[in-house]
Amino acid sequence: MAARVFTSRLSRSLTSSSHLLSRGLIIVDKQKSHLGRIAAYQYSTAAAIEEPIKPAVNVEHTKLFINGQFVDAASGKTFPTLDPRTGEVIAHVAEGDAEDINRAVAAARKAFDEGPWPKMNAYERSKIFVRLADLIEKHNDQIATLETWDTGKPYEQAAKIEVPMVVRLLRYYAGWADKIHGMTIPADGPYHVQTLHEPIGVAGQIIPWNFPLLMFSWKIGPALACGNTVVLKTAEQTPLSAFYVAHLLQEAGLPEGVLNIISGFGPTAGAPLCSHMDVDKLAFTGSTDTGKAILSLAAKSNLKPVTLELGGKSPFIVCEDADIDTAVEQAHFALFFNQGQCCCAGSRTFVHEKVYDEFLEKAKARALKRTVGDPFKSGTEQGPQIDSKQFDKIMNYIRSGIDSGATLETGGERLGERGYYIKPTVFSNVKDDMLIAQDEIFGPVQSILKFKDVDDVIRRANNSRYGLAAGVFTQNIDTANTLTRALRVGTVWVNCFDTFDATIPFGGYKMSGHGREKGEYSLKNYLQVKAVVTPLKNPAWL
Ligand SMILES: NC(=O)c1ccc[n+]([C@@H]2O[C@H](COP(=O)([O-])OP(=O)(O)OC[C@H]3O[C@@H](n4cnc5c(N)ncnc54)[C@H](O)[C@@H]3O)[C@@H](O)[C@H]2O)c1
Repeated sequence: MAARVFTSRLSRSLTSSSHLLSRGLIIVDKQKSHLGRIAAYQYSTAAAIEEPIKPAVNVEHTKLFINGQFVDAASGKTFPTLDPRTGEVIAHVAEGDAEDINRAVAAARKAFDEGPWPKMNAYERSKIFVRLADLIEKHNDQIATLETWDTGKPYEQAAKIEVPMVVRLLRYYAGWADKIHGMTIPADGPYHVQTLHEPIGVAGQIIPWNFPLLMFSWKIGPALACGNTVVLKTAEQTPLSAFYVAHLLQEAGLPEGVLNIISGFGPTAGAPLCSHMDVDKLAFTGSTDTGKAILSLAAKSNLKPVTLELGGKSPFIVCEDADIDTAVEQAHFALFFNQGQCCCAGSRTFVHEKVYDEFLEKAKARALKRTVGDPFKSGTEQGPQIDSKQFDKIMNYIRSGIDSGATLETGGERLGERGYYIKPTVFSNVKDDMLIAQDEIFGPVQSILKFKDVDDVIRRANNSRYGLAAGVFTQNIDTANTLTRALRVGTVWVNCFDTFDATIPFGGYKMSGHGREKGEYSLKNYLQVKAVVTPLKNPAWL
């Protein structure tokens, strides 16, 4: 249900929104590049972003949240969080480091070992989750405003889709809290054998900046429902929404120390959390390189188990019998949603040779219609990229695409003069060995590749170090069945994309990660299984 709502709301917003062309904010002129590779209409460089809209919220929570209190960093240091629309400072937040991690882990340890959380009735825990979900729902607009301000994502997306998904997810895990239990096992011999499903202990969680509060809920939901306590580190780019939610935790009745939130940087706050001997489990979402570093820190310290949700280069496969208009719209959504900053972005658009030309024309036209601008403005589909580092990385990949001989159909440049806006970019004639077809660009850059038949596309789609997700567009059930089983990825969306729901497991094959988040599968990440064996005296049965 929620999944359908997610997709249909987004598709509606994508298809119904007014766009820059119709509002006369851009001038379109037909030009050929001097390299002869820019083959289409382009946004004019005269396009400009208007004065930023002032967000209707005050930033009130900027301190670390440890043991139920907002506190300064032990060092007293702060760092700025920036508005991606302008690069200007929104607020200065506490910069946590190893000492703050120690304080937070000690609080979480105490709340686990001595405190009420794992000892509390599961039903009581679930009621706290429900209250927290209700409070987040009540504060939906303030949270969405902070999220948009900090990330640059469209406000309508944050307010109508992401924060409601956070609420749905917490309610989903509230439902799980009192349904976690072990088994009775008929072993050989006169024994009563049972398993206890126990919380692991203190969970360290590290989240990225692309979906700050949604990733927060994916992490804390299963950990807390299973009775663990948590120290969570937010991404340095986006600390604000989690701190806002921290001030709701007490009102929801969460005991102190159960959830601690630290803002700070990877090497100085994230790494000490990963190495901490009193942290029993880690969960991370972010880049594959950082995932490797985290796994190694876990191995070098206390061998804590690690769940990893990493990068992707997801194939989006359009077969010759696909409904082309739907496929074009969904392929556009699959790549450009959230400024292209999605781990599962459909970033390799494979199109059957018989429908390639039609698809390409329509994909280009759709990209040209995309509304790019202030994320607080109603109807905006695309805001700025998160920061200058990501902006530069994406522009380098665009240059690499051009240099390696792909055809730049549209976009390829910055939009406006400040902030981190990039014109929706489409490349055709992309070959498998080009960097833009291999690396995670994490930006609004669609790469379109041509394929011959199903065997060809299976081989090429699987020829990636990643294996997070795939989209398959066909009207033939046999083709769909062949592809869904052959693709080595954690999620296959058939004739849809980015259909998320609290109940659907999500995670990667290969270098896209370990373990699954959401759904029943996510609970396994946060439970130990203990076997208890007791001899039976004169049992009536075994
Ligand atoms: N899979 C995803 O959802 C996702 C999300 C964000 C970024 N990315 C990818 O990562 C690329 C780089 O973005 P990034 O630099 O923000 O990602 P990153 O992996 O460096 O950062 C993600 C999180 O890890 C933390 N971190 C960084 N180094 C750490 C360390 N040594 N120990 C512990 N924690 C550490 C960061 O502080 C942040 O909270 C992007 O271009 C994109 O390709 C993927």
